[in-house]
Amino acid sequence: MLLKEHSKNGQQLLVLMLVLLLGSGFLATSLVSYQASLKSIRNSIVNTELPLTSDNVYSEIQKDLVRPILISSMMSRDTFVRDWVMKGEKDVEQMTRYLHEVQDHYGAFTSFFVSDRTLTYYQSKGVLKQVSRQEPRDVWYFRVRDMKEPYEINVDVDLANQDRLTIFINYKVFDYENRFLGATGVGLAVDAVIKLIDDYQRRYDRSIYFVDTTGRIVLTGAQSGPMGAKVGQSLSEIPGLKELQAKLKRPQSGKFEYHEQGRNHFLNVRYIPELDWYLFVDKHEGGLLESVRKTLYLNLLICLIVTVVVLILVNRQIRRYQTRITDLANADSLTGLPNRRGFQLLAGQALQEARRDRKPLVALLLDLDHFKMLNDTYGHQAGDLVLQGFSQNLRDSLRQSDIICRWGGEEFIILLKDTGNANARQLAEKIRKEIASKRYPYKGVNLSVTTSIGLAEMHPDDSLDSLLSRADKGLYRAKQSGRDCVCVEPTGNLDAL
Ligand SMILES: Nc1nc2c(ncn2[C@@H]2O[C@H](COP(=O)(O)OP(=O)(O)OP(=O)(O)O)[C@@H](O)[C@H]2O)c(=O)[nH]1
Repeated sequence: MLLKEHSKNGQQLLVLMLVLLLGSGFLATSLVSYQASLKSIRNSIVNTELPLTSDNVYSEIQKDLVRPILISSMMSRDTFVRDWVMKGEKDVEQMTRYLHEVQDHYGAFTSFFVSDRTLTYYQSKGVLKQVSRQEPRDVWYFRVRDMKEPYEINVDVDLANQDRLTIFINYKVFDYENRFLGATGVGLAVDAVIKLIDDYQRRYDRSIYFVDTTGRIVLTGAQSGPMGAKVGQSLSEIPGLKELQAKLKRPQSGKFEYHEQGRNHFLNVRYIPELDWYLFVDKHEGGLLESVRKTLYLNLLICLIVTVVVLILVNRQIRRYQTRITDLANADSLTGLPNRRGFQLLAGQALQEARRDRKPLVALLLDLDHFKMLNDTYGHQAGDLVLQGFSQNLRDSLRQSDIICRWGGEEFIILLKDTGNANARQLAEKIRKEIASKRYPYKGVNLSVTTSIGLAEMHPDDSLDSLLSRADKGLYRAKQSGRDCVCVEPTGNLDAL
């Protein structure tokens, strides 16, 4: 019992160790590959995807700006414009026609000329207004007039076109003696850039927006900017970006990371000198990591299934071996019958059942007669052969439920379940006679053997030892009575042959 408990503990320990080994191994490899995937996705976002988007948007903007800059440059050098101003801006119709031609021919959104002498703002439909230093919307003109550079790119709302956000190319115009005459140029709607931003946002699930040097959002896609932010909002009002803005103080180019509602965002910021703006390309890792996480869960599920299957197989195999070992430990190797150990287990149970069910149980103790002589005459091998044959004869004579055991040497025990004294006696006699009539051929000689049998019926207060001890007394008397006979113990009216 102790041995069984011990081996059960050992089995549990082995299974536990296997679970730990397999589980930790699988877990470690799954987590390592999960981390590696995360790292490679993050690397690809930060080092490839976002910079690439930023490059594309930037080159698109540059492409869109080159043509209007060229047109504005030509307008500033146009002799008609300069001559017309120098001649006193007499025929407004002429300037209007000129501006209309430029706008129409080059497909510009708007075209303009502001005269420095009269401060008149001309555009393709005629005179728009007089520019004034006091008017905040006209600040641009006075800035252009004072700047050193020949032109500037200014993003502003266009008064002449329902205040649409427009990129203006403001070129300075000089006379032939290099005296300042005014500013001219074309305006370009930023619709094209917005369309591009929308396209990128839709296709690559990333947010693209422009921020000025003070951290104010100046241009977003058609819908809205990051986390629903609108043009005009400062970064310091937007969740997540607020903390980044506080850390950096002012926008600056580079790669950044920030968190917003538990989501990790990657940010690529690039300064666009032509606009004096920063281009923000922003992507959160949510959707991307979802698939990696799903793969991790699938991996872990597969690992769990493999671990469970391995454990079931190992457990089954261990049990099979255990049963085999127990069988071997409880069986006699020569005859295959239960040995003393095996008998103790089976007999204990049989006695308990008989007592519980109030059924009779009889023990027979059998001993081969003059077996030493047989061994001495024909050899040990002949003795073994007789023992095997005798065991088989016993098996053949008994029911499946009866218990047969090789008690040791040439001594055997039989427990007859649910059998009374009289029937047991008859059966013992039958066995005795059959054995005596059996022949066991060995090397041309027909060996034979007789058996003495002691018989005892179980009493209600019997232990296995006391029952066997009475059977042993019966056997002793059988031997004393000349062998090859059955003796019942205690002696009763059935005992006498
Ligand atoms: N061949 C063989 N002989 C065995 C085995 N086990 C015990 N023996 C022999 O069985 C013999 C038993 O001899 P004894 O106990 O003197 O009894 P016996 O010769 O049968 O005489 P009685 O029992 O008095 O009739 C011994 O010689 C043992 O060596 C076995 O597995 N194989």
